[in-house]
Amino acid sequence: MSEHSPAPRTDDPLSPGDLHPQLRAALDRVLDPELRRPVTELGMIRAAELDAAGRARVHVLLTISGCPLRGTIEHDVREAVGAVAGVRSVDVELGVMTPEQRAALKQRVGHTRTVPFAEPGSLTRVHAVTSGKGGVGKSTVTVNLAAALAAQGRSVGIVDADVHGFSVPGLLGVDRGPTQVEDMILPPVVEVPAEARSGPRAGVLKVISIGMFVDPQQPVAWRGPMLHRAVEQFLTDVHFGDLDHLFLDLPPGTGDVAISVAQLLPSAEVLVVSTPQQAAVEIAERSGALALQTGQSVAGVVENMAGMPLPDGGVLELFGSGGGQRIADSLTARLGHDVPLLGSVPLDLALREGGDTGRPVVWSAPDSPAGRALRAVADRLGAPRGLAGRPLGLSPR
Ligand SMILES: Nc1ncnc2c1ncn2[C@@H]1O[C@H](COP(=O)(O)OP(=O)(O)OP(=O)(O)O)[C@@H](O)[C@H]1O
Repeated sequence: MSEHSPAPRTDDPLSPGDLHPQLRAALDRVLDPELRRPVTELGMIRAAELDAAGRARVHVLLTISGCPLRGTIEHDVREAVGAVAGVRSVDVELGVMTPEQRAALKQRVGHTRTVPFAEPGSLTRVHAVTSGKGGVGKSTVTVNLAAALAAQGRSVGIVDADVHGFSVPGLLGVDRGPTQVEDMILPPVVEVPAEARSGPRAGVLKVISIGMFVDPQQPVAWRGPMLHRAVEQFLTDVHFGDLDHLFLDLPPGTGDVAISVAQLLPSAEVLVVSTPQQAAVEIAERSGALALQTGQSVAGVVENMAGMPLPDGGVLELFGSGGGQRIADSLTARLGHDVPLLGSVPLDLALREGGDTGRPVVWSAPDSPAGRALRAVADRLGAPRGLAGRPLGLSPR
């Protein structure tokens, strides 16, 4: 039996029933693992009661039946309620939202079928990562820059739009797909390990990949319009919530996806990744210069697979040296704005191993030569876009 009077019911389909005040306070601290908002705010708690014998009963509504994170949600609810003074046992009952409740949830989290990052008031910095050639480490660099920013406490999203060579989930050890709530797609969240955090706030890293929607055994043989539709759907249907940074891992070269991204996200800042090798440099310049036609700005160049420090103090320059600076100088001249070399990431076994084991090197070996170089590049990407200098839409009295 409940010790308190029932909360008044409203027409809001997410409005909860009986919530015991102390249990509610504890449940306010339980976040939905994907939406990262309190389960109470999302209407996922229908009842929370405590009887005189200390038996707590919590009724949780999952967004969909077969929710892959039901175990995590149940565990977190049980732990939070179990810690409330006077609670001796916790009984968690799981149910599923009605379509009406799901629609209300979508509205509450502000999911609209538009590209939120293209709106003039968006505070998210969007980085479109491109390279001329394949295999130069574009995906590895993207994942590590995103991971380094998440370790600093930022909210970061990655869209793996490398349709023909998607590799981001593997680089982050993500083996789970997204959750679909009506037409809203919730991307998997990668937890930043506690030992990798460099600030008091735990950052968030959300990732969506074309590889989560296609059969990995089959090649993706899509033509331009289908590719455009896929990128558009990623940007409209996937609900990332508020992000400080969004990274787009583009396919190498100047193909359809790069052009679609430029149309859908004209404010995206392009990052060019290249090895120092002359052949790679020339092609990378071309993919950076695409910005001339699309009107995007190029935020900088990241040189990867640069000279590897050797135990005897020497440096092995497998792919030559100086290529990154040459691309930066050439793009500065062609685009008419400063395109800096943001950093030079050496060839490093730790970086390759981190990719193979699904642990970004900036988390697993932050002080390795590549870890240090990538963290320095992430620092140079700058702060999230603030409100400073933006019109607030207020009219003078
Ligand atoms: N600095 C580095 N040192 C050692 N290995 C690296 C380095 N950078 C990338 N690699 C390795 O090189 C390989 C290619 O990297 P990655 O998949 O990131 O390239 P890519 O440019 O995204 O390729 P594609 O465009 O074809 O998908 C991976 O095995 C990766 O672990």
